[in-house]
Amino acid sequence: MAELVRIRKKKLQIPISRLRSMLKQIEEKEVDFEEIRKNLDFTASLLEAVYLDGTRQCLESEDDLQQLQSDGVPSEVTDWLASTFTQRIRRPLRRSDEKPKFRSIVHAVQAGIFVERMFKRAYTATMPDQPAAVINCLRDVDRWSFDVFALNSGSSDHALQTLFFELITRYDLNSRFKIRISCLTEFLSALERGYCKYNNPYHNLVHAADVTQTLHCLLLRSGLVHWLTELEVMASLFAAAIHDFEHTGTTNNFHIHTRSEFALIYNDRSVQESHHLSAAFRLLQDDRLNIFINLTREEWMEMRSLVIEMVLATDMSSHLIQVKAMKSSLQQQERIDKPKALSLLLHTADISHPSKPWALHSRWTKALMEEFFRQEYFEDLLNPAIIPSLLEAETGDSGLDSFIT
Ligand SMILES: Nc1nc2c(ncn2[C@@H]2O[C@@H]3COP(=O)(O)O[C@H]3[C@H]2O)c(=O)[nH]1
Ligand SMILES: [Zn+2]
Repeated sequence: MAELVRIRKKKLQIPISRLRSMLKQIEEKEVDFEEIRKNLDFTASLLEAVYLDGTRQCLESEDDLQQLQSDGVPSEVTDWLASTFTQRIRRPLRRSDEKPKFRSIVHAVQAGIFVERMFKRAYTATMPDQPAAVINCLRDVDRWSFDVFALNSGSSDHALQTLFFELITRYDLNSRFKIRISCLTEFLSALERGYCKYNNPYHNLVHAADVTQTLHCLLLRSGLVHWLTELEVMASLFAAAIHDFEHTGTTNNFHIHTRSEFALIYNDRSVQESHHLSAAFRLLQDDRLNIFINLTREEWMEMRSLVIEMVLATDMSSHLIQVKAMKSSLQQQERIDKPKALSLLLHTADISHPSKPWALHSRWTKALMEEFFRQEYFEDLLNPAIIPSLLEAETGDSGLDSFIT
């Protein structure tokens, strides 16, 4: 370890001394722009090499999740882990277009333009009648500690609409894709209605708003936003906003084992995720809700393909495959596949609450536990040994018919 630190220090000596010499030139007002350009280019390349080297060493030293020994772990837990985090390897959805190289440091230094544009539009100018509580919350929209629950209360249970509108206007995507405000508002209202369909304690519009804000935060704070086109930013925010649309509050396994309508439609494959996508894209079939109506055919195809890839990758059963693929890609210094990187980012945002401040994390955990307990109740109802006695005790139907179908 000490040897590694020594080698890394040595590698950094040259760029540090070049930076110092540039600083001296600037201080002494003897600026040779061409030399500074060359020095910056050289320094960025060296830092990038050290960064990639460091990333590779970190990854090599990490435990592989799949190597976890099951000693002492109850078999139900290992079974659950296996059924939740693994799946048969499927042929990945591939796009044959360019695979840009991951150069976040260089791009973060070079770009800057995007962020400037983002802040060009003041939020209050676009939506002057927002309550003070909302404006106050949105001040923290770039922070990891952003309080989405406070936004939801401040906006009278419209956290998703408020947040999506805010981000779209901040990134100026409404101008780029010529999205009419009335269309955006109609679409967002329909989206929120879909999230309220099953009254879920966890998979509701607040979760969708949370994941969208977290994804924005990851894109912005990592500098990845500079690596993306406007279409890719739009697709990412859209994918985050719709990623659990009309979630039934039950797991994919529940759908498969109860042979639900959705399981039949989607042949047991990523049942919920397929439905979220299908139902959200169905909204766009109505021109009044189609926020992408002004996209060219090519833009539409690219957007749709990216959103589909990202949302399907939120299926927890692809977790280990995704992590492994990204690790090996980083280790081999391959060019990173953009859709795969964005998919992993959305999946990261989707399971990010344990890394948030305690007050937020504990609220999410309680909500998720309540949802899991509800599912357990439905499972009991479906147990043939229990159903007759329940039917005797209750006069009406079990309520499951309307839930599952
Ligand atoms: N065990 C556990 N599962 C979680 C936690 N947070 C989220 N999840 C699950 O991870 C899933 C990610 O995708 P979804 O949002 O559809 O549903 C989420 C939950 O089922 C957590 O803190 N613990
Ligand atoms: Zn989710």
